Amino acid sequence: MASRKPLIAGNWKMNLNHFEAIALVQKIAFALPAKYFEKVDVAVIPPFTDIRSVQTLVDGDKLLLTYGAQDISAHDAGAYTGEVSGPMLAKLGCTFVVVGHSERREYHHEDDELVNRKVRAALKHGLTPILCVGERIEVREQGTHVEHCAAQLLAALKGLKAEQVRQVVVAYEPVWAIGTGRVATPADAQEVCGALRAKLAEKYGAEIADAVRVLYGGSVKSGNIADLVKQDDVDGALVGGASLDGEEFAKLCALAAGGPLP
Ligand SMILES: O=C[C@H](O)COP(=O)(O)O
Repeated sequence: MASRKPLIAGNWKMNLNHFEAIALVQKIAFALPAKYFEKVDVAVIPPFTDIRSVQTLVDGDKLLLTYGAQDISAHDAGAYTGEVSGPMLAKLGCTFVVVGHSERREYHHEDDELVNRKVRAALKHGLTPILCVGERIEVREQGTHVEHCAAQLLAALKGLKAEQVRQVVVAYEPVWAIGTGRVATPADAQEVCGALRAKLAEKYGAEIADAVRVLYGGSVKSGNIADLVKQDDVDGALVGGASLDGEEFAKLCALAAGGPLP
């Protein structure tokens, strides 16, 4: 098995203005000494309006954490009011962009075809997509969650070459676990993350599947991260609520790095 470095990405969702963003990034950076970054990659994913401030801070203070955006336009430029393009995000120094988050699928009606176009837009501009897949509670109750997530994964990657797939980060986020405090068990997370990796192996080859990081997301906290990352196919987490508290997030990152706590 490839040694995949865990990634902890904090998705702030629609929270924190740019002043608050600076304060939170400083808090995280202060709490996490350089040695932790050897064992875990840490990213913050603030709202668009905060990214320039985060960029200035990260570049100015040579911080080891990276950052990204919560969405990307499928288009490069033009009359698309309200959209933010890949070239703009690349110019802001973003490493990551979240694509296909269930909140975008649900509240903005993003379908698999649009998610696929956004994944391509991200890769075209050198951004790493954090591609989210996950089932709603009804699907889990029917017992078809693995097939559902695998279908979302393949649809989002449609038309990509294996070498492009290597650059994607996949995040399994069961919708019923997001912001609910109802975390999937480590075994639940492993079941789907493992199945997604197997699907990648079937379609793009074992070597690519082995290299791709598969994260879990949904009510991840410092209290449950250690057991989640112990699973063979869980390579970190996409964290919502717990990423808004600097101390808690730093603790969570340290635990994903194998501890000890800062
Ligand atoms: O992107 C993050 C996920 O939606 C998880 O959010 P949560 O940690 O608040 O449940």
